[in-house]
Amino acid sequence: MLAVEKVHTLHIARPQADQFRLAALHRYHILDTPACEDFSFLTELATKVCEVPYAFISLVDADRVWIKSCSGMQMGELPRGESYCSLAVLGDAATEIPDLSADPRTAHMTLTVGEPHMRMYSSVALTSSDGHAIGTLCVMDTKPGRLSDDQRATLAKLARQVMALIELRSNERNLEAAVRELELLATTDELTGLHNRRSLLHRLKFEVARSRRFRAPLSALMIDIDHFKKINDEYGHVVGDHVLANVGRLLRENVRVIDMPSRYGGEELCVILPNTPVEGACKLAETLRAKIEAQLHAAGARQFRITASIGVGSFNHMEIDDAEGLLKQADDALYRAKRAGRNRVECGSD
Ligand SMILES: Nc1nc2c(ncn2[C@@H]2O[C@H](COP(=O)(O)OP(=O)(O)OP(=O)(O)O)[C@@H](O)[C@H]2O)c(=O)[nH]1
Repeated sequence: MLAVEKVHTLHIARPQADQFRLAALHRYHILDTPACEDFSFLTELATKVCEVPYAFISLVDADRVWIKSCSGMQMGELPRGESYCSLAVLGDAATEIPDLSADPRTAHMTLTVGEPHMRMYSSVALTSSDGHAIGTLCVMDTKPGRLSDDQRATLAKLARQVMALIELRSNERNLEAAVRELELLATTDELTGLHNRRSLLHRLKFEVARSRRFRAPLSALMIDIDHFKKINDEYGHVVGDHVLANVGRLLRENVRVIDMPSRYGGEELCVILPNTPVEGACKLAETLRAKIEAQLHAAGARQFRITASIGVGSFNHMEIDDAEGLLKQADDALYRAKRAGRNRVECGSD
């Protein structure tokens, strides 16, 4: 039996379960997505199979009906109270209204009284995997009438295809998000939020090649917190971890977007500085050293400061070597800074 014969209310009642239906719809993240040929193909097919001028893929949101695809006219969305599909998602899986102007629920609606004066409406619900009607695949005509049994059965099959496509798009989106999340996890050091060593070495190779190609200088800072062992011994490892996280944040906030601050290992941090000559790198190193020295850390109620030693490695494009060469230069300079008394910057090769 068709839903129209069972519904007697004039107004569109919102069932109690509408919130669950809306939650199911929103989980697909399909509302307001761009037009797409795959969906247009299915509405075109629906008009041909049902021999009517109009077909729509309608998704019934809280206060509007958003049209994913339509054939026969251009339409973006309708107020929920002006859409036949709002009625359809409340009824049976299939809804048919043979004369919209004779049905008290639809006779007053804009598409019935105004252009194009719709008369026949037939739809199949788009049902989510958890059983909620999130919208419809519907066909309409300006002449009253009914679909044949065959047409109705084919429309139901097409509706299943529409739903399969919605599921596919949603799965693709979820997969892309999961890949992005995994990429972030694989390249980020959890404690400091900086790039990890693997990510640093990967980028460094690329930057070395780019410096060669574009004849640009390239620098790296190797930063090591002074007497970090003492901090761990005196305040405990948790405080030590907080110190590392604080310094990581300081680096992220004080370098350019194209620079790459990373955790090289343990309490040793590294910043790659593309297109930066030795003078600029030493200046930045001195700024960072001073900021690290000024930064306050907490161990319970106590506050304390730390210092760091920084080694600067730098190539201009004439002498560019390889990634290891740049890091070794920075590491050697760091060693000299430590030997010279710590809390200082040493630049370039000996
Ligand atoms: N809390 C904490 N400590 C770490 C971490 N990684 C390395 N360390 C500690 O950092 C300390 C490094 O000690 P050392 O290599 O002797 O260097 P240092 O004490 O900083 O002395 P200098 O570098 O010579 O100034 C060790 O005690 C490590 O256990 C970490 O992720 N968290």
